[in-house]
Amino acid sequence: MQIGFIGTGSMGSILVEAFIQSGAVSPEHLVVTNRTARKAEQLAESYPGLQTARSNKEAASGSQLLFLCVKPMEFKAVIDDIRDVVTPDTVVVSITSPVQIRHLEKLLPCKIAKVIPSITNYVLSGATLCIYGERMTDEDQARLELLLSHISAPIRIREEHTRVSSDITSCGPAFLAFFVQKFVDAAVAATGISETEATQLAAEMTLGTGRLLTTGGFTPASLQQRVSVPGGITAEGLRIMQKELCGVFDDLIRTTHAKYDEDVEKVKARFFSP
Ligand SMILES: NC(=O)C1=CN([C@@H]2O[C@H](COP(=O)(O)OP(=O)(O)OC[C@H]3O[C@@H](n4cnc5c(N)ncnc54)[C@H](O)[C@@H]3O)[C@@H](O)[C@H]2O)C=CC1
Ligand SMILES: O=C(O)[C@@H]1CCC=N1
Repeated sequence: MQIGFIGTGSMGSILVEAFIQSGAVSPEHLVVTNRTARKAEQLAESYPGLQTARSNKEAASGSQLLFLCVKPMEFKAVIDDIRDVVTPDTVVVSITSPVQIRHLEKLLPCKIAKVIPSITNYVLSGATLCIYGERMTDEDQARLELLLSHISAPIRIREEHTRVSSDITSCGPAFLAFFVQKFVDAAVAATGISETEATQLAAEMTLGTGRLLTTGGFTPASLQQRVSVPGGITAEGLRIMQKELCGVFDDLIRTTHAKYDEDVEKVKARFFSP
């Protein structure tokens, strides 16, 4: 099967590399293209056998599975390029949350899926959020999820939960990294521990906490309870976080959703305005 990628910026190239590194796909089965051709050529230089296409149309024709890894406002141009070469059997995957499946189904005569990846897929972990259009058969869905399972835990979600789910899985690594950075900065400022040492400690802690919450049988609540020795130090720290962070996540979700709603409208206008 030929798998095409249109857009090899940050996320497109992460997905290409993750599929190859995981052994899910051999470079010979991949064809990539990018508006700035150099970005696609660099991937081909790193992975002998990987093909580059000179246009979006060329990448799309002959690809049974086609990932569109461009930003929301860049979708219209790509769709116009590929509309005439995709077939009813082609599976087109959008990795962009504000582009609605029903709109893609109107604009393209093929099967449509939305898969929201995460930078965590680069290290073959984290989730990929899967949402399917009406033309995707059970077999299409199973085949796509089998591929994604090499680089992630594919998780099916409802399209109306795209934003909030993606806040957690795709934006979440940046939010968690912010938390780690602030923790490290404070540790360095208060005690003189080196930034490198504190970052290493925090990174190991983050990895271990992720394991406890995935395979370790803990929930966020039970983990806090288990670490907090009655009358001990953790409880004092948690008390500060309760006080200082109250409302932060409500604000965060409100803000990401407002930006998302704006993007959905802009994309829709670009798709359907004369
Ligand atoms: N970066 C992340 O962690 C995640 C990103 N996403 C989504 O992925 C999408 C892409 O994001 P990034 O890769 O970060 O952006 P990016 O800007 O790094 O990559 C987009 C690429 O598309 C290329 N491009 C633009 N118009 C094109 C066209 N007409 N034909 C061919 N190539 C074209 C650009 O040259 C660029 O290399 C966004 O919608 C984003 O929301 C989703 C999940 C996670
Ligand atoms: O910042 C963004 O818009 C994208 C969406 C998910 C992660 N990054």
